[in-house]
Formats: sequence, C-alpha cells, structure tokens
Amino acid sequence: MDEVGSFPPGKKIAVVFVIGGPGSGKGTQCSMIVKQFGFTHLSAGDLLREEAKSDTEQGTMIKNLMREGKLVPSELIVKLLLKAMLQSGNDKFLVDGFPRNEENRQAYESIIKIEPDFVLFIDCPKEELERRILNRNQGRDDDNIDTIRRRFEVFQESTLPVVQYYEKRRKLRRVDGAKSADAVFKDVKAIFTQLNTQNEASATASPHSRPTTAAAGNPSPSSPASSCVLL
Ligand SMILES: Nc1ncnc2c1ncn2[C@@H]1O[C@H](COP(=O)(O)OP(=O)(O)OP(=O)(O)O)[C@@H](O)[C@H]1O
Ligand SMILES: Nc1ccn([C@@H]2O[C@H](COP(=O)(O)O)[C@@H](O)[C@H]2O)c(=O)n1
Repeated sequence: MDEVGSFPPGKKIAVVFVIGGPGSGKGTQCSMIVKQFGFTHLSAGDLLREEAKSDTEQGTMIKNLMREGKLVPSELIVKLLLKAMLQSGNDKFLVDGFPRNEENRQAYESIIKIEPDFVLFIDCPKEELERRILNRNQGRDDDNIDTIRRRFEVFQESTLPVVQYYEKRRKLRRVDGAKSADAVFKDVKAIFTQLNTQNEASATASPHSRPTTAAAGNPSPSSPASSCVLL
C-alpha cells in the first residue's frame, strides 16, 4: 500500500479501542455508541472483508487467513485503519476488533501514534459467544464451528495478553457482555459519558493546566479480570 498520510501535528484525536471475543457484541455496541456519542466506527474485520474482495494477491491472502480464523499482518491492517480515519474527516474513532495481538498494538504505536483514551473490553463466556455466532446468519465465511473455535483460541492466546497490557496501565474499561445488548449499553454509556465530562472539563481548563490526551480520557478503571479472562 502507498503512503497514506498522517494527522496534522497537535490535533486532538480521540481513539477508543473496542475488544472482546468473537461475537461478544463489539459491532452491536459500537453502532449504539456512534448514535449517541458521534464517533466514527471503524471495524478492523469489516475493513479487511472489503479488502479481501479485491482480485489481487493481497486480497486472496486476506481471504484465506480470515477463513482460517488467523490474524492478518499488522502493518496492513494499521494502514487500512489510518486511511479510513483520515478519509472520515472526524476526530473521534471507535476502533473495533483491534488490537488483536502485541504486533497489532506495536504497529499502531509506530504508525498511527495516537494514544487510545481507553480500551473497552466486552467480556463474555465462550459458550455464549459460540451460540451468538452460530445464530448470526450474516453469511460470513468464518462463522462456522471450526473457525469459531480457532478464532476463540487466537483470542485467548493473542488478544488476552493485550487486555492484560492495558489493564496494567489502568486503561481498560471492562463490561459484562453476557447481559442483554441494552443492559450492556447502559454500562457502556456510563463509561463514555464520563469520558465526555472529563474532556469538556479539560477543554475549559487553562491550556497550561490541561492534561495530556491519555490522562484526559481516563474514567475509573475496570473491575478485576472476569470469567472470560480466566477461561
Ligand atoms: N448482548 C447481547 N445479547 C445477545 N445477543 C447479542 C448481544 N450483543 C450482540 N448480540 C448478537 O450476537 C451476534 C454477534 O454480535 P456482534 O456482531 O455485535 O459481535 P462482534 O463482537 O462484533 O462479533 P465479531 O467479532 O465476530 O465480528 C449478533 O447476531 C448480535 O445481534
Ligand atoms: N485486527 C484484526 C481484526 C480482524 N482480523 C481478521 O478478521 C477476522 C474477523 O474479525 P472480526 O473482528 O470481524 O471478528 C478475524 O478472525 C481475523 O482473521 C485480523 O486479522 N486483525
């Protein structure tokens, strides 16, 4: 992929990563957050599904990896994300399904370089994830029992260490994803409302006392690791 560009230096950009197991409700919650809080929703999986349609070597490579439930090289996905962020014209982004592993996280840090305000972790037990995906009926190649299990293994082996990374840095906001979608959104809404309040407070403070991006969006940390983390 050619050079994609970058944000103007000093521009305040809000980024929230949304992670959780396959079928935990990331897309569902992101749609609700967009309506209420004006973020642009960027799903890493959707960007890759779009790219996989192209009749090129890269398109075929992405399609095959996704069908097997494996992760696509990080630089590729980070550049797709940056391109979509720049094209949106917005300054508030929900990045859904990212980072999935340490390599994703490091590629984002070296290419996009915008500290996430926080990381929303939708935690849900494996049995519920399987049930939801098998009932989803969106015609996805990877929504079959073998690939679902592989995706869940990848989540446990590669994504949970990233969850723990952000938990250690007090950036993780965990919600119980096993509740109904509306009940989950009630918890999610409280987290985003707190972010808004803190950002408004820092915008009215004198520029000299204004906190950094990371500190500005720093609602109370998540509750301790849950059933899913401990599976
Ligand atoms: N809290 C919930 N309770 C019950 N069903 C839900 C809930 N949230 C989402 N669903 C349903 O579960 C399925 C998976 O949800 P969704 O697509 O939002 O998950 P996802 O985390 O984005 O999945 P993936 O990682 O596979 O893209 C959908 O059919 C959705 O309608
Ligand atoms: N950071 C990512 C995100 C996704 N993938 C690939 O896409 C598949 C589907 O992702 P969803 O978020 O839509 O469930 C996933 O299984 C991976 O193959 C990726 O490689 N990197």
